[in-house]
Amino acid sequence: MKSSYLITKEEILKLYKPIDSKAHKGTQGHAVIIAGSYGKIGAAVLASKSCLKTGCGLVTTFVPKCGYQILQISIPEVMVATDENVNFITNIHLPLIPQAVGIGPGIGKELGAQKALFEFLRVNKAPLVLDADALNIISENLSWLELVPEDTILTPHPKELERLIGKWNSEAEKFQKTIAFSEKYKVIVVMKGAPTYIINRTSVYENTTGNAALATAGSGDTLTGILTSLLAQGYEPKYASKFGVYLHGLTADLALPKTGYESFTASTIIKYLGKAFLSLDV
Ligand SMILES: NC(=O)C1=CN([C@@H]2O[C@H](COP(=O)(O)OP(=O)(O)OC[C@H]3O[C@@H](n4cnc5c(N)ncnc54)[C@H](O)[C@@H]3O)[C@@H](O)[C@H]2O)[C@@H](O)CC1
Ligand SMILES: Nc1ncnc2c1ncn2[C@@H]1O[C@H](COP(=O)(O)OP(=O)(O)O)[C@@H](O)[C@H]1O
Ligand SMILES: [Mg+2]
Repeated sequence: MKSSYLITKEEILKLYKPIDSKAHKGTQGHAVIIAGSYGKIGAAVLASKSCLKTGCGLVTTFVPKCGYQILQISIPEVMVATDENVNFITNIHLPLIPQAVGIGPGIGKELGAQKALFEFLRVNKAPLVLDADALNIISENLSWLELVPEDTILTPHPKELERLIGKWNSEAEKFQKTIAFSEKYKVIVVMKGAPTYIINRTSVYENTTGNAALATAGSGDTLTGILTSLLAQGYEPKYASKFGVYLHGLTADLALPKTGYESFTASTIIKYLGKAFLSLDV
């Protein structure tokens, strides 16, 4: 297997940009989260809340109509734009020009959602995170990746990765295929797992934070929010990907002594984001 670089606290401190005392919400980036469908609006809530709590100034979440009240009530700080369709997205129209977009958690694979994703990729120019069902849809339409901005961040778990690159027979082959994929489409692949690796063309980075408490529903949805927030704040994708996976894992390392593995949930990740930033002690 190819040797990897470790993503350590020392590395993260080199790229962390603490918030300026003159900052205001207009300088902290406006992120857009496109997520959710009937029964999976929770994915949109988790991604949006983690996005906001990673420091971006404004978050707008685009959901099908059924998500409107859920989002407005559960996160009053987040603005909400809705699709004309009730249960899943069909036509993404944003009332703003975002600094970054995270798309995919819980959107499903309905034909309407597929068309909406294609049209969105055709017009979008903002730095992008692709996760979950966006990846599942793209797996069946790989040429759509030619539409995405260079260095778009893809965050597949192992099953989603298999859908994207096909089956592998060994760990070495998995890395080889992912490197070839990253080079071909000029994207950054966050290979989620234990541990998570980041593949940026031929470079491989191994995260040093995180534990099995993260093996819980919605854990990846929060990572999408964290990464989108960092992109919106102006972190380059190569730095946002490292910082995001590091922070995400760190929440679990900090929380574990208090929660144990079993009671840790995706909401605990969000709860511990503040402590994760503070533990960087800059
Ligand atoms: N509260 C919510 O609304 C939630 C919505 N979710 C959304 O639900 C949709 C379906 O997501 P799923 O990921 O469950 O479905 P998938 O069908 O993509 O993945 C589940 C499959 O992947 C395998 N898998 C996952 N992680 C693995 C690992 N680390 N090693 C080996 N195999 C692994 C599982 O065993 C299972 O076979 C997504 O859009 C997702 O964002 C989920 O995030 C759960 C929470
Ligand atoms: N045993 C584990 N050790 C470390 N991290 C884990 C472990 N299990 C899961 N994770 C992390 O949790 C997240 C799960 O993401 P994902 O499968 O997309 O969840 P969901 O779709 O439910 O939100 C990934 O970031 C993954 O690296
Ligand atoms: Mg997921």
